[in-house]
Amino acid sequence: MKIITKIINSNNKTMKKIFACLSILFSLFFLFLVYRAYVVNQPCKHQIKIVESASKFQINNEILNRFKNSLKIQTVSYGQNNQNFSALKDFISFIQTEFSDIEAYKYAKLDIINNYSLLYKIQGSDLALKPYLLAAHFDVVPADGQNDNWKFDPFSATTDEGFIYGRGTLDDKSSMLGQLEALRIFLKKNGQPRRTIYLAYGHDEEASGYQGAKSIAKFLGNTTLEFVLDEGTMIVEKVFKGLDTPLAYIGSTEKGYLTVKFFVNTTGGHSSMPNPEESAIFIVADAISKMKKNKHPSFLGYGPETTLLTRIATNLGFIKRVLLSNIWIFRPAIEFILSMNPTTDSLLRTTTAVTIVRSGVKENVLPSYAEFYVNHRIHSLQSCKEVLDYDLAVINDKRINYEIIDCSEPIKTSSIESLGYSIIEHTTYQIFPGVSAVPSIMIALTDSRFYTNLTENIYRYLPIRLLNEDLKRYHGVDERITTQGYEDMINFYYLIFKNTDDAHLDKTRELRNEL
Ligand SMILES: CCCCCCCC/C=C\CCCCCCCC(=O)NCC(=O)O
Ligand SMILES: [Zn+2]
Ligand SMILES: [Zn+2]
Repeated sequence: MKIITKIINSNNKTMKKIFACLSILFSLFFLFLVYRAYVVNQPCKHQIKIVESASKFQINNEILNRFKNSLKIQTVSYGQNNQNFSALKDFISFIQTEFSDIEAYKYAKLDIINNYSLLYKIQGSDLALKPYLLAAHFDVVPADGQNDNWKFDPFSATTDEGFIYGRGTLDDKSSMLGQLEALRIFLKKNGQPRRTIYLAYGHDEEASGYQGAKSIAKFLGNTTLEFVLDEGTMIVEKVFKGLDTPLAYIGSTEKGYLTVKFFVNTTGGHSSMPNPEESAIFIVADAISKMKKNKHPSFLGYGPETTLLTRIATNLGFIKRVLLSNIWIFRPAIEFILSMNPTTDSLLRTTTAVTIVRSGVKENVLPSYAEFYVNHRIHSLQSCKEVLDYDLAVINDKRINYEIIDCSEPIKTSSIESLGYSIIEHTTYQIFPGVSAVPSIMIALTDSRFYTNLTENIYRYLPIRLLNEDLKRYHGVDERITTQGYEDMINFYYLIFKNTDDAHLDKTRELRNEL
């Protein structure tokens, strides 16, 4: 500031000229950034549509109790082929009994795939229209080790102050039951649909889906689908400060997945004469510590998170809008800020989570073996191999061996110009007035990754409004849903059936133009 005042007050004309030029250049550059934020980066046509909200169906006790009863069946997946199979059987009987009227329609069919997964087909009357598929899963992650922290027993489906608590309330029995309730209402009201509907319910999504969704995809063979809608990102409020509009994040792409077991074998021995250099546990601890210090690189500015952030920018105040609309220049600052929040950080890079550590058998015996599991969610610009190579370079310890436990490459981005995306977005505006929809990144795995041969149009989206702090309830303590939230889900899926069925022939073009 002092230098600037000096230049202004000095008699040095050249200095003054240089200063004037620099000021003009700086102002022009600033205007250019503002132009990019307000003229180039307009809310896209997908974000500003105002539609009439739909009249809604109200939930009754029968529907609510059915949902709660589904939560009480402990369909827990502990790992691949390590599931509560008797609970899965009970769950299937429960569904068949509770929704027997759906199966009774002559144009409806239920197939049980690979003993435990379910595939409903509601044959449409117009064979020229491509079928579409809604997916969900009915296995859940365990709540073992968390029970004491839960407000209520995780399998009691207790209602408290408008919330239903329980494993599966968000992930993912609400989708499955919500879709079936909606289908029942749809068929009663509208009769046979024009367009064929598939409802695919996997029984092992939480254990990678190799037995369930993969078998369903095989069963569907070379069927071509118009679109797939599976569980996914949702409507979240206030993901970061200043983002006051609730945004509906419609997952149009999905990160990859890699689990690696790292292990070490040493000699072990008596704990009274430990050699820290040869301790299996210290070796593993060092490797874990190196991984903590060396996160995978950020791809901000190069991957789908850039489009997402640029779209989000149009919902922000002046400074943040200018910053996020110009990631190319403010990249380091934006990266620094987004890296501080685990949700936003997960969009920028491949994440690293150490999920299992095992070693030791007795307190006075030095173990000769130690292992740890690392679970990565792979950024769409990386591959399983690149991620593993990075890990090995970071660990840089020949004593540590590895085994790949599971790998799934990132899934390519689906178009937002498709009929499926338009319908999901339009229906969101009907059920959740006031939200703005943005195509987003699903940071976790879904069964839909097995359906990539059936369609290019795959969307991962859970039609529910959540607060940012609710996200930790996924796989965590006190997973819950509001009664209102469940009612919204049923209404959303009902309108998906209705809108997709109405979007035929000329109507399809009309809906596309409208949006
Ligand atoms: C700039 C802000 C963008 C915010 C993006 C949306 C926030 C959504 C955050 C979390 C979504 C978590 C969804 C969890 C779905 C669970 C699916 C699952 O458990 N699959 C199995 C697995 O991945 O292991
Ligand atoms: Zn899930
Ligand atoms: Zn899950």
